[in-house]
Amino acid sequence: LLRWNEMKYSKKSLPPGTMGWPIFGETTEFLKQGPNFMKNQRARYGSFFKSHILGCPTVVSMDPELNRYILMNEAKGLVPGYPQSMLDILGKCNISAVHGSTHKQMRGALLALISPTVIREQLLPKIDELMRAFVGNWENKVINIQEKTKEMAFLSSLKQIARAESSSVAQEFMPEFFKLVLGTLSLPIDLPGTNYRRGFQARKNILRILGQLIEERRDSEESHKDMLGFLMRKDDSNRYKLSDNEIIDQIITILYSGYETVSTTSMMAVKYLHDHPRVLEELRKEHMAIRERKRPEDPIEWNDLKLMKFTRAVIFETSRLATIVNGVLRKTTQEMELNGFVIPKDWRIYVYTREINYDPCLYPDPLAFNPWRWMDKSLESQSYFLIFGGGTRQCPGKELGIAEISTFLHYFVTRYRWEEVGGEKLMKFPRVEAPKGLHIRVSSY
Ligand code: HEM
Repeated sequence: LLRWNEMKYSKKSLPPGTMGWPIFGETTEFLKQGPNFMKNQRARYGSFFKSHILGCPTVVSMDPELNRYILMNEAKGLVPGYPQSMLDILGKCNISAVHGSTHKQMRGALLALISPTVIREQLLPKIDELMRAFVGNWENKVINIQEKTKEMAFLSSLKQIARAESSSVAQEFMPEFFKLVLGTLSLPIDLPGTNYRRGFQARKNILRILGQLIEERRDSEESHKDMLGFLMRKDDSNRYKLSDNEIIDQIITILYSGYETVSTTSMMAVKYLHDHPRVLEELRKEHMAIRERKRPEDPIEWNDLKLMKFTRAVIFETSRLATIVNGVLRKTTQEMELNGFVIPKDWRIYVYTREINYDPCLYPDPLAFNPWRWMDKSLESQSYFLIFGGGTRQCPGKELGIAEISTFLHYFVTRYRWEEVGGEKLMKFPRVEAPKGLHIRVSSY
């Protein structure tokens, strides 16, 4: 079977590599060996090789130059290629499911909601209010920081989306949202009891909750200064007039994209700060200096964020070393030539960026947690910095995500000290997670 399968994909014009078993391909090896699978294949076949993973024939690109090219050239037929389960559950109007002019429209509408001015004037006050209350009473408790940062990321987005109703709908919304996330990461098997089926059901419940919210707002005619309020505006202040379905998928996109990224980075920052007291000391100094100039009830403002230079460096170093995002997926909409090979239509391209994070030429002593390396701003703008993606799909929520994590860290480090309990295991691949949670004992600072 193995040989037959290799024969099937043995065309000379395809990149070198192995395809594994029919249907299953090399998914098991990929998930089991993780980054080592990629490194071994690269050692044998070079930085551009074929494989069959996650249900599709795939070309893995580990070449930094080529990765940039792929991300910059969506218009040539290299569109997002996320798994079907993700697209089914996140909706047809989800930003990753649309291309061309529809993508432009959805992205434009999103950028208008999270521009620097909007962050400064509208989102930051909500983020501050949420974070301040969220880390309010952790003193003398053992908490699971993984669970907490997940709740925090979700509640922060929800407050920005619908401030007035966020506390009343959160109870019902949060468990549905968590089911939706699990569904997007599962195999698309629509049987009772599968995560996919539950995720799909959760989507239906979320559509109902959001649909009701929109109806109620429309009936009350009250104006709201939050994301939903802005999306529903019909006057000239809103260039992008979306339908109700598009509004709902846009909201799910915002919740989903800022969820695991923000929560896992926050959790890992807490972990690295715990393990590196000198970094924690420097970070705390930065935040104490900001706090000292304020009264206790004063919120974090835009100018304060600008002063959090070391915090920004800690966030980048955390994303790099933990590799929150291993890479991004694309697919070919037509047969095309890439790097001297011919890639058939509908193949996946895995733009695998993980290894760049450990390149000693870019990051000397790459396995050390050293935020100071980011104090030289040019590192953030170097062309292989792909932690937030690149090209036409570059993360529009970068500054928003950084603002959320920074505000969380502000209240956390100025109020508390903490120690880990249990020495729990952390998995780094395929996702960064602590299978049994990450427990810390918190006491006041
Ligand atoms: C530390 C936090 C974050 C990281 C590391 C991150 C990372 C990324 C990456 C790598 C991509 C590229 C995906 C691709 O090319 O297929 C992306 C896209 C995206 N991100 Fe983020 N992200 C973060 C926070 C956020 C937040 C808070 C939002 C909230 C709005 C957000 C919204 C999006 C959206 C909507 C896209 C898709 C853009 C498009 O397709 O045009 N992200 N992000």
